[in-house]
Amino acid sequence: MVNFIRSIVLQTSHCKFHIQNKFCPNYSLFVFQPTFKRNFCTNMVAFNRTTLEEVIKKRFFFAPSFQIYGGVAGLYDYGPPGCALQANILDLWRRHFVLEEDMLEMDGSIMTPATVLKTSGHVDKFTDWMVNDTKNGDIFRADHLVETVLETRLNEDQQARSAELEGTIVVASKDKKKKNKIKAVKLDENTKAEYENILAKIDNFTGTELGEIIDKYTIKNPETGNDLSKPVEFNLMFESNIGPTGQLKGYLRPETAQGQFLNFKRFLEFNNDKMPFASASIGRSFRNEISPRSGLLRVREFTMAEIEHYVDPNNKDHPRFDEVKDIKLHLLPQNIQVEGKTNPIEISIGEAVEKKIVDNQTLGYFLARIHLFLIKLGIKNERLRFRQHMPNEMAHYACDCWDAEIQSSYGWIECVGCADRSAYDLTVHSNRTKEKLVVRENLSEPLVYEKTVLEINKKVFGPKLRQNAKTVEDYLLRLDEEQLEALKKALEVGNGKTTVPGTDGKEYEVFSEFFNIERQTITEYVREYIPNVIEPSFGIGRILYSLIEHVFWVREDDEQRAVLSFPPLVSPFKCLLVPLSNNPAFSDLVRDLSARLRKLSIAIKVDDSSNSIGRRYSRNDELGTPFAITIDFQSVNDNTVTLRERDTTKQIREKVDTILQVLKNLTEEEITWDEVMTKYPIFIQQEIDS
Ligand SMILES: Nc1ncnc2c1ncn2[C@@H]1O[C@H](COP(=O)(O)OP(=O)(O)OP(=O)(O)O)[C@@H](O)[C@H]1O
Repeated sequence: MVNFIRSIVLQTSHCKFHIQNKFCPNYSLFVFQPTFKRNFCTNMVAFNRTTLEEVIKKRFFFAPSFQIYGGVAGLYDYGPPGCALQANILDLWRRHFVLEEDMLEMDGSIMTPATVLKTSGHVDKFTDWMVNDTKNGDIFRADHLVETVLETRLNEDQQARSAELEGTIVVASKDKKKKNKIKAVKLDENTKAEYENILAKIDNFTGTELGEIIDKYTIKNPETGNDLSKPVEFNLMFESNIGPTGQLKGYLRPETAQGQFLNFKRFLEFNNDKMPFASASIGRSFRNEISPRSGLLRVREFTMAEIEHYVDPNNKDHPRFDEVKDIKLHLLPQNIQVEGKTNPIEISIGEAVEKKIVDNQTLGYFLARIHLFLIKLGIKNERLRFRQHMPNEMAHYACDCWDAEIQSSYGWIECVGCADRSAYDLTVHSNRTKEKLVVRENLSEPLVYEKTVLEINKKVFGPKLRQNAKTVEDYLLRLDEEQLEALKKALEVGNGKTTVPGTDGKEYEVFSEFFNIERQTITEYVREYIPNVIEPSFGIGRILYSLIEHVFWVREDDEQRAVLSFPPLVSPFKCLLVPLSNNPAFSDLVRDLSARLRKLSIAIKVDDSSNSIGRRYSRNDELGTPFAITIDFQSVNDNTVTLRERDTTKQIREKVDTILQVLKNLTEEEITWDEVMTKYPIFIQQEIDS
């Protein structure tokens, strides 16, 4: 077998928005040998996104929504192969996670009352920084704009350097509107290093910092050259009203997670109070992105698949960690990023957890399981890495967070986030609603300890504070031990009198006879705790698009035919059924075979058009259909058919019963085509292509 090598120019980190073939210093020439079950003699032409986009459009994988009305940025419709592909990805996801791990699945409401998202922090903090052109009002997401402008300058610097020219030279692109030539300026070493440093940390800046960068490096609207406003925060949630009165404010959910947290009590009960366990949900989420772009990678409505794994904060070991500990992952931990490097280390997850690169076993377990899932889909291992969030990138409550990033022609893109969210979500919802979202564990040995406790003297407290009693009591009941000690001290200093705020924010006078604050010995027979949550969160559209790029290639032959080499499990259609021509002699066999294939749950496509066989095969190669059954005149006589494999274009010829059995095994990935080829003689070496 002649192995093929596909040379491809790919972007590394932070080159997300470059036009294909535009030179970029961060691009690296990436030569790799696809490991995906392809073992055939053919060559590929270099990747070209425009060719892929044509296939996506022509075969209607997905397309802009409402296009004949002009379309709306960030909204997409999926066509037949796109829908089938998404359904297969989700089916695999459910089998890989939900069924394999006995997760408790739910389907929650999309419309969410504002109070829920206020409590979760989304109303105040689910924002991006936005700047606008001070003259024409053009809007940009501030971090994306800084990124694009600095990368462009680095590109031009690289061009100037490679041309070995100093000072100003005229080499770069043309400003099409003004027909002016732009000067590519070689940057001084300090500025170059500063740009690279900013780009390495682009996800981590505050609005003020982005504003300072924009001022310091004189960043303007690239189209007009106009000044930009200071960055302002923009909330990404779509706001709505629930009901006809308009009084109940709501939002389209930006994630499925909150619905899962609110059902925690029910899940725990359903699970017979056993810990640890996970809930899971698949559904649409909505984010009003400032500038949607890069096709499916940044949209305003998308399918998420999220898992919330609830774990004891004192023991984050995972019972099945041993099963995954030897799996090697490409990790990009914080310390490597701090050095401005983008090359990941390859390390087993067992070692990564042992060395505390990854915080705990449960988080490590999920990183490994995410890796296995993505590889099973057809994502290339050499284009998959896990990047740890920098401390200022992580939510304040999270103790560790890793993104599964997949490399495509848009750069390294986060496709799955995996965070240890500690007890944050359950705590805030519990505080807000007074519903206890806790686990109770019977202790084999009672727990005895000293604690400062507050006991309210109801006989005095209520009558003295009257209508204010509730707000003061609510405040007092929230105090922790340290705050109770401070209150006790304040009463002592004030000779038995002090003031405290109520939950309404007003100050109230309280006296020592209202309550007792004292150290007590507590004996507990039940341990009560709020579980921590490890959350793997999958963006299905991003995974779907990245997968399409990873399996896309073009045969290096005269016709330069495109192929999508989806693994059989996820391919939209599994088998093409193609009669040699539309001769009526084939009709019965086509009908009979279609029925038998459907009965075997093999998704088929019948193509009895008058196009040549070669054309019909290549149409299905573009759809990623891995196999084709061809019916010819011999079939009518001896009940044999040929089975063609998409990537090798090789065929075998056997009796229908044998072919159906082989096909069933192939589509369920129980055998490989290589194995089939060793078992059955190859029928036709060359593609019939006339
Ligand atoms: N606008 C979007 N379009 C498509 N998928 C998205 C979008 N925003 C998030 N996702 C997907 O949802 C997953 C989980 O969402 P999460 O909140 O962690 O993303 P995020 O950190 O906000 O993403 P980004 O930083 O790229 O905006 C992401 O890993 C991604 O796959």
